[in-house]
Amino acid sequence: MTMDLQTERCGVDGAAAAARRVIDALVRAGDISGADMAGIADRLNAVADDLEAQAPPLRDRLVNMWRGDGNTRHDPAAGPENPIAPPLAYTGRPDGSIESDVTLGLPYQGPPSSVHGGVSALLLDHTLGVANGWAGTSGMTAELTLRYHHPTPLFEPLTVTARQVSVDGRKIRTTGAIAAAGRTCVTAEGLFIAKPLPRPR
Ligand SMILES: CCCCCCCCCCCCCC(=O)SCCNC(=O)CCNC(=O)[C@H](O)C(C)(C)COP(=O)(O)OP(=O)(O)OC[C@H]1O[C@@H](n2cnc3c(N)ncnc32)[C@H](O)[C@@H]1OP(=O)(O)O
Repeated sequence: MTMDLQTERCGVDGAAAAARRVIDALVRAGDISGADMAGIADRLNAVADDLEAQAPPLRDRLVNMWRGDGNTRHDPAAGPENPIAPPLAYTGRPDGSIESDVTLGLPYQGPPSSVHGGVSALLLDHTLGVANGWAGTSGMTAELTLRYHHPTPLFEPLTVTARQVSVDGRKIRTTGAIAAAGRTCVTAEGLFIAKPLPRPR
């Protein structure tokens, strides 16, 4: 079953996707392109001025972000509303695990042509958290242990997976991995503590 964050698609998704394209194109172009970067900066600042002038009060937006009780749409890993999210889209498997297929580009680079280790940590932390939600018991990340087995390639399809392993009182243990072409690049073990934070209302 697919966890479809797109069902309540709203206008910001399209703008966020465009911003994602801009980020990718900027990192790709750098200062060795023929682009008029000063002019581009002026145009992007004009867009930001327009958005800032129309933004709602922060508290209203926070309440809006946390509406509903399910998955978030604004987070930096899977949020379609967030331009810094790739974004991941999850499918739940019958065995209780979840997976997401994603290809990452230059904005996520660490070592040459490879995914930044902190980006892998972000994607795995979030994916373990979603696996907990999928399994029915969620918590805050208390510990996240990562092992980087092989460089994680950019520009190639990656599979991010996670599965809740156990719930012992408030302690939730969850594992996950990032693989490329069937080879495991990163594995993660997380300890989560069930402690719901109040949603902004
Ligand atoms: C369908 C799908 C839906 C999906 C929906 C949502 C998806 C969203 C996904 C988002 C994903 C993104 C996720 C994120 O980004 S979560 C953001 C990153 N994490 C944090 O900011 C957490 C910050 N820390 C805390 O808030 C508290 O310290 C927590 C809540 C962790 C515990 O504070 P609390 O005061 O409640 O705990 P306690 O003192 O009563 O202790 C309780 C027990 O826990 C044990 N313990 C505690 N800490 C640690 C530790 N560090 N290592 C090992 N053990 C630890 C402790 O020994 C004790 O065990 P015992 O003595 O009883 O045996």
